Amino acid sequence: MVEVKNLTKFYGSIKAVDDISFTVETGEVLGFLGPNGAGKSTTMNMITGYLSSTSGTVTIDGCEILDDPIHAKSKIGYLPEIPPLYIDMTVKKYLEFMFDLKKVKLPKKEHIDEVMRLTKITEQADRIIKHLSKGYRQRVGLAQALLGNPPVIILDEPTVGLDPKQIIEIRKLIRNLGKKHTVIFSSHVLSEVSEVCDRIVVISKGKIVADAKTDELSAQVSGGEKLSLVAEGSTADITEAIKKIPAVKHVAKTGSNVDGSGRYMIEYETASDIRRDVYNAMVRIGAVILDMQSGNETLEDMFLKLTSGKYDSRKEDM
Ligand SMILES: Nc1ncnc2c1ncn2[C@@H]1O[C@H](COP(=O)(O)OP(=O)(O)OP(=O)(O)O)[C@@H](O)[C@H]1O
Repeated sequence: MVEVKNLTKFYGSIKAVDDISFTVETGEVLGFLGPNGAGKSTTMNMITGYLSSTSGTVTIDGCEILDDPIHAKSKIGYLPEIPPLYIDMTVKKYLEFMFDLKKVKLPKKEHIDEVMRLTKITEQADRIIKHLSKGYRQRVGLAQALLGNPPVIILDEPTVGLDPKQIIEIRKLIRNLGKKHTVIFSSHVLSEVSEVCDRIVVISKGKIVADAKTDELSAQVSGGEKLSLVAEGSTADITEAIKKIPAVKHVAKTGSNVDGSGRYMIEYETASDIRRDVYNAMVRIGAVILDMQSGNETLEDMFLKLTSGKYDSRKEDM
């Protein structure tokens, strides 16, 4: 449905987006995650045709955005980071104005009523936009994006600046949108992307550093399971013995305790359980296990790892 291919953008000599590619399937809710300045807004603006790319292409439903902008844009509803509102208009007048501007070919009154109902702003219809709270303004921006029932909805950081209650409501709304639309939604908040989206693309310094289904991202980034071990004995003997266990991919001593025991982090293949092997190996060499805990990295750990610039999961795949 949305295909981004080798997209690059330079602002003068600054490379804001660096050769990124990904596709979004029909009905998918894709989270575009990255820290401030990663290139999210620049990418969103190129996908929606508001900004031309330096190179690369964006295709919406088979239609290239720069070749046939009118047709391609008619398939997109866009809520930019700063919603394009005319704040002296009432909500209804603004939506009527946008309806005409977008040349929507649906019954005007019914459609605007439906969009206001969906975004829960019916009761604000006759209020002037500048008198609304930020949360309600965001909903009006969202209502504007939904005019014409576009199959693709693109939302650039729609929850920034909202209070926790408003954030929960906007997230709920986005999840509902995913039932009928393909949604691309950018954020720098990992927890909200993992809560709302089917798939996450992580961008850092203009490059994609991960692209995976939300529940598979953990395995893709860590590349396996982790076991932490505290044991008493010779470091060389312990690491040697652990390395011999077939499912073990990596073992490292991470520190020493005051009682003389050592802390080790063991990385091993997903879907194996090495605890018994570790126990037997330690018994064989006469080392004593004081503590053993399995634990994967949290999504927060991964996000930091991915965006620190030291890791590129896609490079490792190649
Ligand atoms: N018009 C511009 N001219 C020059 N540099 C720009 C321009 N717009 C963005 N940049 C730079 O491009 C890079 C990416 O910016 P972009 O706004 O796309 O990131 P972002 O991920 O959306 O960040 P944020 O979450 O802070 O909005 C940044 O280094 C930014 O300073």
